Amino acid sequence: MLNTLGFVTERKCSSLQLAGTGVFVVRGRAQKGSVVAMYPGTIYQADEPIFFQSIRNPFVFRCIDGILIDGNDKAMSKIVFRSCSRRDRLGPFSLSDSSWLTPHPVNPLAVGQYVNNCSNEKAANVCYQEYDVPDGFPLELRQFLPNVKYRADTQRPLRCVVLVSLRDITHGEELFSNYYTIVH
Ligand SMILES: C[S@@+](CC[C@H](N)C(=O)[O-])C[C@H]1O[C@@H](n2cnc3c(N)ncnc32)[C@H](O)[C@@H]1O
Repeated sequence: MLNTLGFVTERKCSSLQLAGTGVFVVRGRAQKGSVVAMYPGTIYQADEPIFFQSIRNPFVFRCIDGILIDGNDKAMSKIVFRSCSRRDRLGPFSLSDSSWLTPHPVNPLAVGQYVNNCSNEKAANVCYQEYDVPDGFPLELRQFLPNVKYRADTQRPLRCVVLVSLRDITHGEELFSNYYTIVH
């Protein structure tokens, strides 16, 4: 990650009291405008059922158009993601990565669900960018995407959300987003 992107991120205890785990740049420097994380999870269209998975689940991200991403790596959310991921294969190709459900994701960017919310003391240094994976996205790279559709037969493209640095972020700094804003 250091050689390719110029920085390394890691999940560890947040610099904010009682905020649990956060995501830090631990080596190098993420330059302004870099993709520093991806928001993993199961993608639910606005009309798809998420009620039971959403109970006491702080990891549900709501896109501007109502699409939901369940980034919880535990309990029922984890079972649903694994099940959908195993379902969606194309011959030898896996179309998604489920290693983000473990402490050691194959794609080290897939930790965006652990980024904490900004506060008066800690301004946001990353923002969310939503995008739809285009049809021409290389098949052999899909195995690194940490998102999967809840329903296989939805005609919509796969939604992904990345976190982009709003300024240079150096090693030792925690990432903070604003849970209530989205950049289009
Ligand atoms: C999406 S999770 C982020 C990961 C979380 N810190 C954890 O350890 O699982 C959102 C939850 O993190 C905590 N959190 C996020 N930002 C916070 C903040 N600024 N102050 C206190 N708690 C925060 C809240 O419990 C919130 O429901």
